[in-house]
Amino acid sequence: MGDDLIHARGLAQTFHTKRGREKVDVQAVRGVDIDVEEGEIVGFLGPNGAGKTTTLRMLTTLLKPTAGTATVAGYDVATEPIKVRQSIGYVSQSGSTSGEARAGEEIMDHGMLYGISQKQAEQRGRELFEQLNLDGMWNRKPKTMSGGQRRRLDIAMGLTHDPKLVFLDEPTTGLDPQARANLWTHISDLRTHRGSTVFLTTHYLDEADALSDRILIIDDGEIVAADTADNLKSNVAGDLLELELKDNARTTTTAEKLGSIPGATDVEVDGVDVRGRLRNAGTAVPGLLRDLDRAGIELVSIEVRRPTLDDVFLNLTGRSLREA
Ligand SMILES: Nc1ncnc2c1ncn2[C@@H]1O[C@H](COP(=O)(O)OP(=O)(O)OP(=O)(O)O)[C@@H](O)[C@H]1O
Repeated sequence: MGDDLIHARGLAQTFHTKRGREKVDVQAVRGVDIDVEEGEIVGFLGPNGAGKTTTLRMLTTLLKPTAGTATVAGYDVATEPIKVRQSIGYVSQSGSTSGEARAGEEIMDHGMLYGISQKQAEQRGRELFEQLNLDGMWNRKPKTMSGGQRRRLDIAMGLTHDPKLVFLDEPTTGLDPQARANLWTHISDLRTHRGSTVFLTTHYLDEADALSDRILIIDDGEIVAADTADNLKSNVAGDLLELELKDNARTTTTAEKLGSIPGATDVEVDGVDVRGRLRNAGTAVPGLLRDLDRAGIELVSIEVRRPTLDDVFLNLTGRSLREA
């Protein structure tokens, strides 16, 4: 697709490394296809060691693919790495601020490194400070800032040269919940105010869910799903229904009634609880409740839970992302 800002086909990375004395090949990324359109926020989700950073390093030209092709911002990562680098912003896990220089100076140096004038760099930098809620921080040293402020400074730096596309590698790792939620707002605002296209890696389910227009799930070097969070959830999992009964003598009958609803799966009895998955609990539950009432089955509680991305991951891989 001509307008894709990222277009990768069969992108792969095999590391030749040693385990003790033995030589081993680690297939960190096993031929992935990635498409990202202008203006999208795409979350690249996967457990530790799944291949997120390696993929990001290939897309940002820091690591040469061992197989496959990719264009980023219209340029080939293998043959036009300099053009790729000029068109993107990259905020690594460790950040890029030194801690000693003043924040504003770092921003201006970074802009000038990308060939923009000092005046322009300062103008863009100050604008970004305002957008990222870093007012009054221009002359501060990064080492005196909070974790959240420093991450926002890293992001400001990645955006100083006004790239078409910005890569964020685990942007909120190490931040407390409040600073994380705050950064999410800033990342969404960047898209709203600047039209930035964002490709971010994360191993937080809630982060991918809250931020991304589309989610790519990578597991063991392979992309196992690529869709909106809503589609992923409704395709794979189905709502989870949990009924708590007053009398466990009636659990079998309840389970049968639940299981006879079209599309019901994974029905199980656990003590006084009966659980199952339903494609669309909202429309099926009223009928079920009437049916149970007619049969004289009394409920203590009823809970309907929308599927989470963890359910999606579990369905795709058989493992929970929380545990993985
Ligand atoms: N330079 C290297 N040499 C050998 N193996 C490597 C190298 N870099 C990464 N790997 C291996 O490749 C696999 C993918 O690693 P990668 O860092 O891309 O995963 P990740 O999804 O980013 O994980 P995390 O969330 O922990 O950052 C892992 O098994 C890792 O050990």
